[in-house]
Amino acid sequence: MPRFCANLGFLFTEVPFLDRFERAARAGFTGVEYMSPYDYPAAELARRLRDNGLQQVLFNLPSGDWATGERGLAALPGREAEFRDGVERAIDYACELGCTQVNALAGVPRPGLRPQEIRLTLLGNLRHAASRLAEAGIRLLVEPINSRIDMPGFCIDTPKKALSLIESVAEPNLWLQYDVYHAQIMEGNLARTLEANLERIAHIQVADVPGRHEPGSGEINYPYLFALLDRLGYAGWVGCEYRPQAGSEAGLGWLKGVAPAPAMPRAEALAAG
Ligand SMILES: O=C(O)[C@@H](O)C(=O)CO
Ligand SMILES: [Mg+2]
Repeated sequence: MPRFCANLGFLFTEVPFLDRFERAARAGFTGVEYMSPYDYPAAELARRLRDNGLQQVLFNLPSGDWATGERGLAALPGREAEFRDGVERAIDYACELGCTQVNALAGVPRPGLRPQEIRLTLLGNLRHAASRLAEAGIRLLVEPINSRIDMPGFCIDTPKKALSLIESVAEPNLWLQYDVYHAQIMEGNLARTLEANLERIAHIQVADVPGRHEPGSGEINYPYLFALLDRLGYAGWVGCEYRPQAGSEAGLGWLKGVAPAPAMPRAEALAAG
C-alpha cells in the first residue's frame, strides 16, 4: 500500500487551516501537503507538524497573485527576479518545516508571447531553482496541470510536455510530480506512463475523473494503479488531493479498500538489507 498524505487545501476544509493538521493526524495520516505555507509563520506550521506527529511532504514555490489568475511564475518572462526570491523563501520554509521537495508551477503566460521566449524563461528559471534547491537538499518538482478544466492556458499541461522539459533542463534535481487526475484528463495511459517514468517521479497525487472526488468515485481504476505502484516499488508519497463528496472523514472509506503491499520474498528482503 503506498504512503498516503493529506492535502490540507482539499481535505479537512470543514475546519480552519491550522486545525486541519490535527484532523489529518486523527484520521491516520502521517504526512501532509498543501500549496502555500506563506500566509503563516513557519514556526507555527512547524509546531502543528510536531504536535501532531506529521511530516511536511510538499508545498509549492510562491506562485504569483492567485486572486488575479496567476498560477505560477516559472514561465513568465519579466518575472525572473520574483521567481528567484520565491526560491529563497521556499528554502527558508522548507528548512524550518523539514520538507525535502517543492513544486514549481509553470504558470499561464499572457497571450501574445512568443513560445520561444516562454521556453527560455522556463528553462532558465528551472535550472536556477533546481541547482539552488539541490544545495539545500531539496528536490524541485514540476507538475503538469490540465488546461481543459482547471487551468486554461497553463503551459505545461501534459506529462509528455513535463518530461520533455525535464530532459531539456538537464538538471539531476528536477523531478516529475505526477497528478493522476490531471494526467487522466489530458493524456490517459496512466499505468504505462507510471511504469516508464517511475525513476523520474518524486511525488504522485490522486483524485478521480470526473469531478475531482475520492478515488473510486469515477473512471480511474485506482486499485489497479495502487497495486502497480507497490509492484514497481514506488517509494514516494501519494497526495490525497481530491474534493470529498460528503465530508473529509466520511470520504476516507476508499483507503480501507487499498490492499497492503505484498510482503517481499525472503531472499529479496535480505538482499535489500
Ligand atoms: O493539482 C493541483 O491543483 C495542485 O497540485 C497544485 O499545486 C496547483 O493547483
Ligand atoms: Mg496536483
